[in-house]
Amino acid sequence: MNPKVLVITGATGTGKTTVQDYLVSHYPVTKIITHTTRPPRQGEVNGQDYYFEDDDSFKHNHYLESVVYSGYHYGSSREGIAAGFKRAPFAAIVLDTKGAITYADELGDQAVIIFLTVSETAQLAHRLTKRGDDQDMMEQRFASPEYRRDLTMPLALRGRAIQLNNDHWQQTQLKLDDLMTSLQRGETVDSGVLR
Ligand SMILES: Nc1ncnc2c1ncn2[C@@H]1O[C@H](COP(=O)(O)OP(=O)(O)OP(=O)(O)O)[C@@H](O)[C@H]1O
Ligand SMILES: Nc1nc2c(ncn2[C@@H]2O[C@H](COP(=O)(O)O)[C@@H](O)[C@H]2O)c(=O)[nH]1
Repeated sequence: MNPKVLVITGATGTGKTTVQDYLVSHYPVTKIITHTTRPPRQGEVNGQDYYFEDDDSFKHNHYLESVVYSGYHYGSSREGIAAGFKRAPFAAIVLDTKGAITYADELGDQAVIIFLTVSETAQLAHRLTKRGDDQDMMEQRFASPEYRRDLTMPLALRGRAIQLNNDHWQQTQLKLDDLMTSLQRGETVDSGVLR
């Protein structure tokens, strides 16, 4: 079976990292760690959550893609992806929608794109506050064009991405279990809303 990259995308606070952690802890899925110039949040660890970089060190990696999101650089390195694939049949990466489009274009069927949504956008601010995000950083993020852009599935992902509503974590887990069962059987999973 060809290794697959599970690309988890969507707006801030929709639960991308939570989904990635679940997949990594319950299935043969390796986490692809990306690089960023954003300062670490409380509790984040270099080499586990991200490779934290400064503006200069960020330039010295070989990126499949890199973006600016709310004023900071983010990028997924070819080295990180190769490391992910060495250890498991699946790798999972968390990306903004611009990065997800690049992965869909570059990897084709090897990429399984999961676009997360919540029904009430007000929930996003509640979740980030509960996560302990810095208030100024949150305001900067919610004012960014990237935040607005990632609330809706981009045209370029329609017909290519699976849409997964994450209002209720227990339901989300069940849907992820169904998805992983299909993928582990080598079945093709259709794009559209995951029910
Ligand atoms: N279904 C859910 N219901 C309630 N809270 C949730 C749910 N899923 C995730 N959360 C919580 O919401 C917060 C944000 O989740 P997470 O960090 O996974 O989001 P994210 O999409 O990766 O965000 P960002 O893009 O800002 O990094 C976390 O505190 C997480 O525990
Ligand atoms: N295109 C890419 N997007 C990435 C990468 N690493 C993370 N991200 C996305 O950035 C925003 C902000 O992340 P946060 O951790 O500061 O909340 C979020 O949408 C991530 O999915 C990457 O390498 N490339």
